[in-house]
Amino acid sequence: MEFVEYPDREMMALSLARKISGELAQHLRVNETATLCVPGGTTPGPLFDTLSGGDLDWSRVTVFLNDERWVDGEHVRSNSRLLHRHLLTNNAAAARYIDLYTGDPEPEQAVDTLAAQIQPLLPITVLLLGMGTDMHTASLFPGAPETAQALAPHAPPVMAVRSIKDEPRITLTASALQKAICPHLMITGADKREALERAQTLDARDAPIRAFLGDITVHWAE
Ligand SMILES: O=C1O[C@H](COP(=O)(O)O)[C@@H](O)[C@H](O)[C@H]1O
Repeated sequence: MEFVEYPDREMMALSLARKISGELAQHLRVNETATLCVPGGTTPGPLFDTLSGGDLDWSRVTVFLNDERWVDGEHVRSNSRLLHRHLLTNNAAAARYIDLYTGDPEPEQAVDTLAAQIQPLLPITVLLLGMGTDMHTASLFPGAPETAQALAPHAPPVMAVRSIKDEPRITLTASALQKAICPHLMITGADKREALERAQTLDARDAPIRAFLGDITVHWAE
């Protein structure tokens, strides 16, 4: 794990956007297409604003989320809503987007369709993960029964999650996320830095981010 500390959040967003854009462009120099898998939540908005102006052939990039809350795309908690407003605009509007929210009444009904779309796109070219202060990443939550299944080496690439207190979710599993070519984790604040340190002392079922802390670059700003 490489840990990069930035003077402030703005510098982190600018620098990480440049890094991700460069990695995608480099991949497109020798491959026809590339994939970019990103988190939702509250942290990555400023990064997405910068990344969306990245000078690369976005028409050859497929974008999808690490995970999604099972709510309509206009709902304030929709991760897709964040992407449409901050990433899939400007130059990046040309990207192909796979929406993890299919509109099915329950996420379980969408698992097979989404797995069939995601599986051929693996390994992910550039993976950006987020993390909550509870050490969850994607929708892999500490102690949730689905987390143990989602961390298993032969888990399907996509799983439904409903044992948490808010709305049901859909998430990519460790088998899909761990093989990414260029993996990054972006976190902000002292509380998340402490949580990341704590995660390194715990089992991945209790600190799911731990499953991804091998070959990854962690980007942090206060
Ligand atoms: O619920 C989620 O939370 C995490 C972390 O979000 P943040 O608001 O603390 O940045 C996010 O990575 C994940 O995609 C999202 O569904």
